[in-house]
Formats: sequence, C-alpha cells, structure tokens
Amino acid sequence: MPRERILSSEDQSKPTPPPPPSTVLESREEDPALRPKHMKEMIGQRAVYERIRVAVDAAMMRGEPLGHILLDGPPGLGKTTFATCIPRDLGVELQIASGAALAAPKDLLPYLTNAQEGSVLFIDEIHRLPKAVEEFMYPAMEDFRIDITLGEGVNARTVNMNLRPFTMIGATTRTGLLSAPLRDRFQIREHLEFYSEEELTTIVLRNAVILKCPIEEAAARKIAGCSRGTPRVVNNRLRWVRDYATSRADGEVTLEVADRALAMSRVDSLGLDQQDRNYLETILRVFNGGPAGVEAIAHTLNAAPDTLTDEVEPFLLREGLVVRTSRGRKLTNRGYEHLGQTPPEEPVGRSNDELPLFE
Ligand SMILES: Nc1ncnc2c1ncn2[C@@H]1O[C@H](COP(=O)(O)OP(=O)(O)OP(=O)(O)O)[C@@H](O)[C@H]1O
Repeated sequence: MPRERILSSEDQSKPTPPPPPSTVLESREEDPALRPKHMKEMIGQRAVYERIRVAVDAAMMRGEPLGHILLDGPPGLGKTTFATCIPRDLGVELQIASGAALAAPKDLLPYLTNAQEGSVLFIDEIHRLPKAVEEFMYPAMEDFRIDITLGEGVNARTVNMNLRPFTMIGATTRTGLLSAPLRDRFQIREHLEFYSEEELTTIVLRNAVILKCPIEEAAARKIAGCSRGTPRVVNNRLRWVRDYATSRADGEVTLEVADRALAMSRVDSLGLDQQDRNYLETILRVFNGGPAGVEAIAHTLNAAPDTLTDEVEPFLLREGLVVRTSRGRKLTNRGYEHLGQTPPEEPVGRSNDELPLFE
C-alpha cells in the first residue's frame, strides 16, 4: 500500500533523539496550500521534470529504490517542492533534515536507521554538511552501510551496520561547494533554472484560485513579470497584491490595483526590490561602479555575504545588471542605465584582469 506521510520529530521512535524542530517541513512552509503536492502539478522545469519522471517510473516498475538525486539552483525555484513531490509520487515516506543542523555523524544516524526501504531522506543545504558527516554518508549512499566506532583509544572498534536501501535527495544553492566524492554519489544531478514570465503567470493564476482571489489576466502577467523568475517571489507578490486589493480596493486584483500595490512595495519594472537596488547603488556610489568584493559590499550594506551571493546576485547576474570579474563585482552598462546613470566610456568587465567569471 502506498504510504504518503512526512515524518516529523514525533514520528521518530525512542531512544532515537528527535531531529531539531527546524528540520520539520511544516515549520518552514510559507503557505502549504500553494506548494504543489505531486510532480505533475508543478509548473515549468519541464526538462528536469521529464528526466526525474523517467527515473521515478522506472524505480516503481522495477520495485527498486530511486537513485540519489542532487538538486541545485537559487532559492525559491522548487528544490524542496521536487523533494516533497517525489516521495508522494513514489508512495514512500519522507524524512527531512538540514545540512546546517547535522553537526556530527550522530545527528545523521537516526535518519539513516529510521529510513524505511525505498524511502526518501531529503537533506536541504547539503553544502553545509561538515566533512565528518559527509564522509560518514559515503558508505550509506553507496552500499547502504554505515561504520560506527565504539569505545575510545585502544578499546575502539568499528562495527558495520546495514541500512535499508533508501534514496537521498540533496538540495543546494552552491554545487561548487560540494566535494567531488559527494557529488559523484548522486546518480541524478539537476540544475533548476529561473522560470519564464509565461510559467510564472500560470502559477499566479493557479494560486489565485487556491487563495480565492479574483484576478485579471493582465494583473497576473504584471505580477509574474516583477517576480525575478522565482515561484517563491511570485507567491509573495501575489499575497501582497491580494492584501492590497482587500484593504484598498474591492478585493479584485485588476491591473491598476496590481500596479498600485507593487509601486507601494517599491518593486520596480524589472521586479527588483529595495535590497536589490541597495546592492546596485552601493557598487555605483561607494565603489564607483566596481570592481568590489562581495565581502566589502556586504559590510557596507550590513548584510551577510551569503545572502548576497545566494539570494541577490543570481538574478542580477542573469539580467546582466552586474558581472562577476576576477577582481570583484562590476556594474554593467545595463546596470548603470537601470539606476538612471550614464555608463562610463570604457566597456565594463573586459580588461585582461577583469574577465567575467563563470561558475
Ligand atoms: N514548479 C513549481 N510550480 C508551482 N509552484 C512552485 C514550483 N516550484 C516552487 N513553487 C512554489 O514556490 C515555493 C518555493 O519553492 P521551494 O521551497 O521548493 O524552493 P527551494 O528551491 O527549495 O528554495 P530554498 O533553496 O530556499 O529552500 C513553494 O512553496 C511553491 O509554492
């Protein structure tokens, strides 16, 4: 019988210590109603969907566990959504852990020993796993076996323990930080791309129905165009516009209401918010257009460098507003123009020591 259950800390049997509360999906969910439940409900990412679908169908037909999957891409593009839909489609249990919360092998142990045959263990932010935990995972992923050291010093001995075959799904915003041995243990590796305006419009229209929010198609298109190619952002903008329509209009999201709501939240024509513009303005005004190191920009903005690298920069790079060069970040001509400034004479990011970096 297919089971459809997400294990929470309460489900973990004693004496196994429960995972920290932050690893339970419900506590991280922005709006559970909006998250697709099955892969076929997911919009966009068609190529990734098709490849994972083939692997899921084959695993089900053969009655074997699905191979380990690594998903990477900027935040909010659907990594967790894939990781929660896949076990539902397979009809198996799901456990969720966060790389940042697994400080030592003993923290991972309960997840591995609790994993049922064919079940899925999802590790979010897998690039944050410490080396010792990562190495502990190698035999678990490859041979479904773990090596536990008991005792200390001369009395220490290693015990091998067999695990039930399971599927690991890892998600990361930074594949570059993963060691090659860990990366190579994932049979399927997929990169999630930003969504098109068409796809985001479909998401807005679908979610407006779920939120019981009457909306004009032109307004849905407007919201989609201002959402940085990201489903999480489109959902947040939709909720804001819906609140605005309730509070300042008759509840219907018309194009005019959407325009007013987005202007009030200071989202510009490209979908950039205040944080994005502060980043660009800092490079322009404090660093004369760059190059500037991300640490220096982060200090100036009083922000964490990781937030800039993971959340702010990917979309600005994709839009060609900044480039990453070997000497740091630089505004492009388009970046200058977006800030209403005239670009400098010299072409940006093309001198020998300022070649754009690709990762
Ligand atoms: N393909 C999709 N179709 C429809 N909605 C989606 C899709 N992908 C994501 N979403 C929506 O966007 C929200 C954010 O997605 P999700 O949590 O899966 O992103 P993520 O890549 O795991 O982000 P993070 O790296 O921050 O964990 C989800 O709650 C869901 O509502």
